[in-house]
Amino acid sequence: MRVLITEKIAEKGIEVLKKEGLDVDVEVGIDRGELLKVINNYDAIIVRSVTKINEEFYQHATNLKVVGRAGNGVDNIDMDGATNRGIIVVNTPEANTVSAAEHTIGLLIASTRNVAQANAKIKNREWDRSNFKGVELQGKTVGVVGLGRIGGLVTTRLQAFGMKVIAYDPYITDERFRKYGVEKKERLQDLIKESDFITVHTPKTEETFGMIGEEEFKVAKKGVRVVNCARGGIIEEEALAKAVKEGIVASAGLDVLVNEPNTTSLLLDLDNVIITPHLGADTVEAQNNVGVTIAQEVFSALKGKMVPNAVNLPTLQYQELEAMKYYLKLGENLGKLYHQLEKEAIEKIEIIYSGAVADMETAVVTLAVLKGIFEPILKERVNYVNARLIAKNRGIAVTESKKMVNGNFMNLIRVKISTKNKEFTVAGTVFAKKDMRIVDVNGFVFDVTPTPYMLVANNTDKPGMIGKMGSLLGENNVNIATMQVSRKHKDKEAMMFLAVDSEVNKETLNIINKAEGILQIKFVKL
Ligand SMILES: NC(=O)C1=CN([C@@H]2O[C@H](COP(=O)(O)OP(=O)(O)OC[C@H]3O[C@@H](n4cnc5c(N)ncnc54)[C@H](O)[C@@H]3O)[C@@H](O)[C@H]2O)C=CC1
Ligand SMILES: O=C(O)C(=O)COP(=O)(O)O
Repeated sequence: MRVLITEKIAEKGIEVLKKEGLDVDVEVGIDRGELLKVINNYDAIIVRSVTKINEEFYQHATNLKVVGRAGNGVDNIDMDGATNRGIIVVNTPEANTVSAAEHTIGLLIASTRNVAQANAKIKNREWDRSNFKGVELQGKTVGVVGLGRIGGLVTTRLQAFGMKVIAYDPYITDERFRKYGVEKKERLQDLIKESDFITVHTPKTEETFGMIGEEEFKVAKKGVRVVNCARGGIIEEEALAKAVKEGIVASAGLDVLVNEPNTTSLLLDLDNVIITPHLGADTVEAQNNVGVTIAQEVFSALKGKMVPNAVNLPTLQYQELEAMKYYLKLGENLGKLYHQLEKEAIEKIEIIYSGAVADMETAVVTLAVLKGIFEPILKERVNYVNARLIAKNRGIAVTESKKMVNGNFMNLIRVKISTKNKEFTVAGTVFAKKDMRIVDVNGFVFDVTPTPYMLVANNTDKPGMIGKMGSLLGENNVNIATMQVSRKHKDKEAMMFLAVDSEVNKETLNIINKAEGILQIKFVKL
């Protein structure tokens, strides 16, 4: 599989990809036209904040499976475009947050104490001690907009300077404000009115773009100092320039601009504004973290594994994912059974989680079940990203429900598939954290370990059937590894699950299908 890297990432990350056997091309700063020309040769691309992954790009990227964002913000990536095509977008949201937080503090202090301006003077051989009076941080109020990962790190660092921190973030719980010892502001305007310093740490969204603008500067304290180390335009640039000129904003420290790269911004002409060219994540540690993490994630995603930082999937922590690994596998196996045993078009899929699994992020297991259901019958790529969309496009209703207790099992996943004429149900459990079992198929009770090659047969419950099956398979050179038989009522229908060592060909299946007492036999790949 081939990976294209279009922006600088740590050498260590590239090594990880190569070690995993991937073909890696590094084309830092590749021309856009050239990128569009070659991208159909690649299975994955790794970018930072510069490469625009948009509709035009996707139209050329016909073989792309993964977009790796070596960093945090994903505003340069069209997420719907990726999801619609089943392309997984992964990023490294934790890997550079400390660096971004530290750069924020750097900008805040540097702009408040005129570090950059005074340095420029002295480099110009001028010893000027009269034009650079700053203010102290201690005892001042700082307003943090967005109390997420970086907002939180900035908060604790500014508290160490003796600042009072107030924050505005309508999307987090009161508990998080309490945890950080931060006063919650219900309205942005209230934060603006009370702050001596304002620092923004939200993603760039429709709501946050321009969220601090002319109206906000009207109510701000005269002499407020602002920092933006998040995304250009969260503090509106023209309004900021005006507020600086009017003396409302005493200083600004910016790491980001609306248009990047940028050497013409009107903010560059203002002495009280210091700007760094998007350096928040540029530390040795952050880049090593980011590079290695993105390489591992892109590799996992290419292998079709669930990745914790997949942006267009439910979010999971590594520990959570580890704990759920076998439920995901089981869910996929349960799903895979349907179309290999049945033909009828599905109208409804109901997934019922009971016991311990019900406490987990079951939305992801549901995706695994759907992936399992569609994979055997679709030519198009089916993965965690597009499985739900595929169900929707096929007009299939998918519901998920939870029961806290479940009779005989510590945990159980039951999948009910309804068609026009019938219902197919299959259930499975995971015990000892990693032993998967299929325990029920259409009311036939089993204790079957899913294995790659299985035969599933229905037969009349009468003497000699197990022997007959064994002989027929033996005669056709199929070795049985394990076998289980289940029946609901004596002398009626029975069901067999056989784990076999290899694929079973059509001829053999035909011979067995015709045998007296065999109602049907299907080969199933799990
Ligand atoms: N300058 C640089 O090099 C870097 C910049 N960043 C940027 O920093 C920003 C923050 O990153 P993280 O803290 O990791 O993100 P995060 O997702 O952990 O936190 C963002 C917070 O903003 C809040 N938020 C969203 N909309 C809001 C609104 N309308 N009003 C108030 N709060 C709102 C969210 O509830 C969340 O708590 C992102 O824009 C990211 O791209 C991140 C790394 C490096
Ligand atoms: O991670 C982020 O969100 C950043 O802004 C860092 O961007 P970069 O990878 O340095 O282009």
